[in-house]
Amino acid sequence: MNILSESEQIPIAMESLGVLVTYPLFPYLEQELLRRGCHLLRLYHSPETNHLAFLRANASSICAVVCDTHVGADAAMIDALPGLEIVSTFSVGVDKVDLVKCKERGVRVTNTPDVLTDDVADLAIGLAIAVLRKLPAADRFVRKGAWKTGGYPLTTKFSGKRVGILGLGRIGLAIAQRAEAFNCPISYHSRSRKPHPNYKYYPSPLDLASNCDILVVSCALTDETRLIINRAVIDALGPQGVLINIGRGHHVDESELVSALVEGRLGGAGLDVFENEPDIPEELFQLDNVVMTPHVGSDTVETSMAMADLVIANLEAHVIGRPLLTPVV
Ligand SMILES: O=CC(=O)O
Repeated sequence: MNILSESEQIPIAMESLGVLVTYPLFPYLEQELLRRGCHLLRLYHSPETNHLAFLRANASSICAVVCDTHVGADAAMIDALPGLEIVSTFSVGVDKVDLVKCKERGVRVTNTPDVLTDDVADLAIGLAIAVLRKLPAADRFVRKGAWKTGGYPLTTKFSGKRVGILGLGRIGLAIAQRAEAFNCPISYHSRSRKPHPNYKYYPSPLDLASNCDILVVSCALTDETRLIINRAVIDALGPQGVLINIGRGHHVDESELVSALVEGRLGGAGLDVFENEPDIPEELFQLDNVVMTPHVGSDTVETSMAMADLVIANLEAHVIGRPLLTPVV
């Protein structure tokens, strides 16, 4: 759905709105904000050590923050902006926004759920198949001409594998529905039991990992879910098990993950997210049973446009005093 195309009218209220942009924007989003006359203040033009000085110098003109998964809105930023009314993140995850501080200050927060669900779920399934069928390694095999000297070793079947989903929210459910089409029995662990009788609920991540072949992390990053994938969970998944992470790097104890993969205590991993992006533990580069993507779960043109439309629609709703479309706070 293109929310903006429903109305070609540009609300006067957006004119001269001071918007702090924390990280270079998807060009369409930048164009649309400028087309509405927003005054963009680009934090990334000032060196990180000067961020607070930049914020203080521009505080009087900043009413809104548009941020993303790279640079969010932390307590220091919010404190430095007394005129801040709304933070609109170009992401579904809100772990980089200090929600407690926003609530305290009465600052509204919006994110971009739903529009990216399909892409993230597609990537989770893609990673699982890529790991089990060793697609990147097979591609390298063909490109380097190795096929001429012999066939590629057998790989592992995806269809029918037991898929465990950590976090059966919108994205987790979309992953479950896709995996069902591959005849995979589905189980899950979530904060609460969900009304899906075909999916088996386990009361802990450890129980879930002990009873699946592929464990997919698709929960939000919160204090409760940070490091939810620890050594015990990894060992429960075991040498035939595969971990897929399309959540956040901080869900996983990364050094435990790396040693389990290097030592063969875990069968494989498909990782879109990492602890210190874009720095990746180099040990992973040598492993053909690991497939990595650079945090691109929702990065398609179509979905980025829909996310941009949602960011703008939320800002517009705020300035004209209408209900926010996707409020978090
Ligand atoms: O990681 C991506 C998002 O939170 O949208």
